[in-house]
Amino acid sequence: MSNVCSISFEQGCWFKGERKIRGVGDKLVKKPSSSMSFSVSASSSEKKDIRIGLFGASGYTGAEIVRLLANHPHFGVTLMTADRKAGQSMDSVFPHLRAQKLPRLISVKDADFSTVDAVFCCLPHGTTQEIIKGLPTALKIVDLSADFRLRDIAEYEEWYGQPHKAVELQKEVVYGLTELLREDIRKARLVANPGCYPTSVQLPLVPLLKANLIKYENIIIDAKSGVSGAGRGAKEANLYSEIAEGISSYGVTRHRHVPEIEQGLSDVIQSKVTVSFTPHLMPMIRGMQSTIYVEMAPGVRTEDLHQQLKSSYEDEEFVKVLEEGVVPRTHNVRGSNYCFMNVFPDRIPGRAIIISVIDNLVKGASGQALQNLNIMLGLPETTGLLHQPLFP
Ligand SMILES: NC(=O)C1=CN([C@@H]2O[C@H](COP(=O)(O)OP(=O)(O)OC[C@H]3O[C@@H](n4cnc5c(N)ncnc54)[C@H](OP(=O)(O)O)[C@@H]3O)[C@@H](O)[C@H]2O)C=CC1
Ligand SMILES: CC(=O)N[C@@H](CCC(=O)OP(=O)(O)O)C(=O)O
Repeated sequence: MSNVCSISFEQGCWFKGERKIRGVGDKLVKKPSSSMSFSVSASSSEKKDIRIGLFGASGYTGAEIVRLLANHPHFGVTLMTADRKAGQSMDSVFPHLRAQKLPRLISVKDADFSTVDAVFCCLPHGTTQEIIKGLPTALKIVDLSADFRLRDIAEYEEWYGQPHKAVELQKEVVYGLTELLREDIRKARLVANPGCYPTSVQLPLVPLLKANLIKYENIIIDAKSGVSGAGRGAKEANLYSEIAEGISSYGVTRHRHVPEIEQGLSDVIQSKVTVSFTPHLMPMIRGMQSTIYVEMAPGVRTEDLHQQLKSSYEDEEFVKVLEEGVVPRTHNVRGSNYCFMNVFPDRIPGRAIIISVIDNLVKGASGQALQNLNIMLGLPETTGLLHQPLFP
């Protein structure tokens, strides 16, 4: 990329020539600064000033990052890898992206990391630790896989059934649940992007646990996902005839997102939280809903939970607590980085029902990953993410 200017990272801001992109302050900066006057092109990576490497570009989350970056004024994809599809052009793998000028898909082993400034890693879990271990330490990395999400190495090995291959690296990893860990993400080099289910569950539960409004015992999570959550690789269980016209529970009592959810909730109360979690595969392409049943602390009403969520997220662009009584629907966040949530009184006194919806591929994966890299590079975190949900 001869026409990409060299850039350096200093005090949380990127510099290009005389121009400086300011980082977000402590509060969310909702709109990119009008002083940004870099050239923007939806169809070309070449005019953008920060070079992005995309590992696993031929998968669903990789393609979703490419789609989002079409509207990003600074991030241009200059390196893309694939496994079976290495050697192919991106528009042959994903014709919907053909308006963008993109590099050819290459194998990870042929990637020249000196040509990129930051990396999104969209590889299957289990393949990622070794690859990230081999990357130059100057690179900012957001890993979408589950390989670095669990701090406890033994827990990772137990739930993922394989040895952890980058134990040293694990110590510096920051968990990328943006709205709740923004300040840590700002300083991070390597961010473990959360799983889709854990994102939809932790966003509502963490502020309520922190405020002692709900009990940490007996939390029940009934969750549903669109089939794109399973990736693009062919699997018998994901055939149309296996998915359409029915609902399937899976991972009952032992889904690998259980330890991730429990890690996040236990951190809040500094004591072990255990949850009942059952995911379901739905006959839809995108979207995720978590319906969460909780016991409230003595004397607490659902109005208190609603008020707490409202005040926790009032300054956030991407988390919307709906008006009382309004039911969040996956339709209303489709294709966007939004999480919609609400809380309802259960008929059983003392209990509440929380509903949280996201698009598994956006807030549950690629959108949150972009939000995190924006923060890591000192950009307004909404950059490239402010498009509205797609409805119907
Ligand atoms: N889909 C979702 O909603 C979410 C996914 N995630 C996580 O993000 C990651 C990517 O998911 P997704 O995009 O759905 O997955 P896909 O299966 O759609 O894509 C996987 C990508 O990795 C490449 N790949 C596969 N095996 C290897 C290997 N051994 N070495 C190098 N590259 C390899 C594939 O290449 P090729 O196509 O050429 O075979 C493809 O580009 C996963 O870890 C997933 O768990 C996280 C949150 C949500
Ligand atoms: C429908 C479906 O299969 N969903 C995936 C979760 C997708 C996700 O969040 O992924 P990672 O934790 O793998 O990154 C699953 O249940 O394994």
